[in-house]
Amino acid sequence: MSPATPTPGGVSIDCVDACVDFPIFDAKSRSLKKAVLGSAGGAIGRNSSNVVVVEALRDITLSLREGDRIGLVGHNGAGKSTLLRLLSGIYEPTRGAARIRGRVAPVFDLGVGMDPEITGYENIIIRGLFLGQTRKQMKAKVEEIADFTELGDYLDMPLRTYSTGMRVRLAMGVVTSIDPEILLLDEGIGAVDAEFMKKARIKLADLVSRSGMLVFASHSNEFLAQLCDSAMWIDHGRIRQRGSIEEIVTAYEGPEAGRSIAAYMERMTREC
Ligand SMILES: Nc1ncnc2c1ncn2[C@@H]1O[C@H](COP(=O)(O)OP(=O)(O)OP(=O)(O)O)[C@@H](O)[C@H]1O
Repeated sequence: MSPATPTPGGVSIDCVDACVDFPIFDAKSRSLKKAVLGSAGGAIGRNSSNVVVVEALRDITLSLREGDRIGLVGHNGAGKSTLLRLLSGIYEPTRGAARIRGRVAPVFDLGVGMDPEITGYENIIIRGLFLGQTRKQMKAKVEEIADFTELGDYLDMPLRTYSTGMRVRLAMGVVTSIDPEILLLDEGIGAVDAEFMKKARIKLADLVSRSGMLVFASHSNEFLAQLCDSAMWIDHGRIRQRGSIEEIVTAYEGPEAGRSIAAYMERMTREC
C-alpha cells in the first residue's frame, strides 16, 4: 500500500489478554521462586522453562479506534513504553493477541533511524523513510524541515557533530512533517531548549490533529492534556484504569493533581 493510501475500513488496534515477558538469561537471582513486585518495574518471575522473566505487560485487553487520543500514565517501569511497542507491532505478545490495522509511526526513540556519519540533510531523508514516507515525499519537504530546525550550516555537517538537543531538533522536524494513521509517541523529547520546545509543541499538536489515532506516554500531565482527550493508568504491567484525563490524574496522583489539571484544561479551552 502506498504511504498516502488510507487503510480501508479505518484504523484500529485490538489487544486481547496480551502479555509481554522479557526472558533474562543472565539474571543472578538464583533464589527467586515466585513473581516479585517492586515499587518500580514489572514483576520478576520465572517462566515454565524456569528462566527468569520480567513480566512487562499482563493481560492487556484494549480496543482503540479512529479518532482516539489516549495518554498513558504510570510509574517508572510500569510498562508504558512496552505497551507502545506492542501497539506498533515491534513486540509480539508472548501470550494473547494484538491486531493492528493502519500505518504506524512509532516515535519512541528520536535517534532511531539516524546515522551519525551522514549529514543532517541526509538524515532528514533517511529518518522520513524509516517513518514510512517515500523519498519523493521527503525531498519535497526537506527545505521546510530544515527551516524548522534552525540548524543552518550544521545541516551540511555529519550528525556526530551535533549536541543532543540539536539531534532532537532534527528528529522533531522530520517527525512533525509526516502524516501517520497511528501515531505512537513516547515523551523523550525533553532535551531541546524552552524556546524551541514552544515551537515544537505547536507542530506536534498539528501532527496529532492530522493523525488518525494517538497513544502518548508522558510524565507531564500538561503535555498529556494538550495532546490527548482521555487517559489510561498502567500499573505494574496492567491496565489499572481508563477514563478522562482528570479522572486518571486524580486516581494516579491524587485530588490536588486532578484539580490542577482540570484548571489547566479549562484555561486551555478559554484561550482557544
Ligand atoms: N528490553 C528489555 N529487557 C528486559 N526488561 C525490559 C526490557 N524493556 C523493558 N523491560 C522491563 O519491562 C518493564 C516495563 O518497562 P517500560 O520501559 O515499558 O516501562 P515505562 O512505563 O515506559 O517506564 P518509564 O516511565 O520509566 O520510561 C520494566 O520492569 C523494565 O525493567
